[in-house]
Amino acid sequence: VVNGEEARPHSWPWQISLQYQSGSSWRHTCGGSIIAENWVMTAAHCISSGRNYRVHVGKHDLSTYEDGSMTISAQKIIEHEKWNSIFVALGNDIALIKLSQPVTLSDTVHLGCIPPAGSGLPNNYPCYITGWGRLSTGGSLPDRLQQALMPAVDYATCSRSDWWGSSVKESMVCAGGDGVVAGCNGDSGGPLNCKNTDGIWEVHGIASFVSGLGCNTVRKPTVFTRVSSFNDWIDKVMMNN
Ligand SMILES: CC(C)C[C@H](NC(=O)C(F)(F)F)C(=O)N[C@@H](C)C(=O)Nc1ccc(C(F)(F)F)cc1
Repeated sequence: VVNGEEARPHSWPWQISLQYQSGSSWRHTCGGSIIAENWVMTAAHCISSGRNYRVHVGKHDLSTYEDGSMTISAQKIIEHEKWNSIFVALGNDIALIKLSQPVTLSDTVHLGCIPPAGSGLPNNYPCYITGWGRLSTGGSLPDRLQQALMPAVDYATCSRSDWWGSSVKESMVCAGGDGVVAGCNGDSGGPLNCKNTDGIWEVHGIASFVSGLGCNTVRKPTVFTRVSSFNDWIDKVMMNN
């Protein structure tokens, strides 16, 4: 997250770190959200075939052991069948990871809420991006979870030619774009968190892409997979696997 701040520890208890085995150690590659005791939602572009993945839950500082955190291996990973890694602009950048064992819910490990199908966000609706992604374009990765207020940008604005144009679809959610705050590499797969009118936090987005010119490029908001476009797919996958 570029120009964010350190989150209060465990204040986003559905946020996970997706890690892959690199030699004898594990590396953070993406964020994700716990949506059921044995399911994590992330971005399809986070998944590379031939890699071994595990999920780290209940974490704040990735560099130390933290009581109550758990690492759980991925039992199976289902990418959206229409995801095409060559054309991220087509969307469907969503994957579900079935865990080899259920998480133990606690005050640092919670489920994130999926918004109602088709629910949209008005322009400028306040949301937060969270993640352990780069602190600047090409910059370093933080040890501790970052957050940033990133107002939603409606489709009418985000699809303007001087914004994302036709690269953004209605199955995506844009947020930010002020040239200051942004998601960045390593935040991929993580949540866009927005509090609904009942005061409940919902995961409205899955971090998908930012501008190749730089994470915090003005009029190039961070683009998220719009979770409320995939309620049926999510239900189907969890029922059938
Ligand atoms: C590998 C990417 C799919 C994911 C990577 N995503 C991220 O860094 C994150 F964290 F914002 F989600 C990214 O945006 N990287 C930059 C360097 C990128 O490739 N951006 C990008 C790719 C395609 C388009 C499009 F849609 F126009 F084709 C736009 C931007």
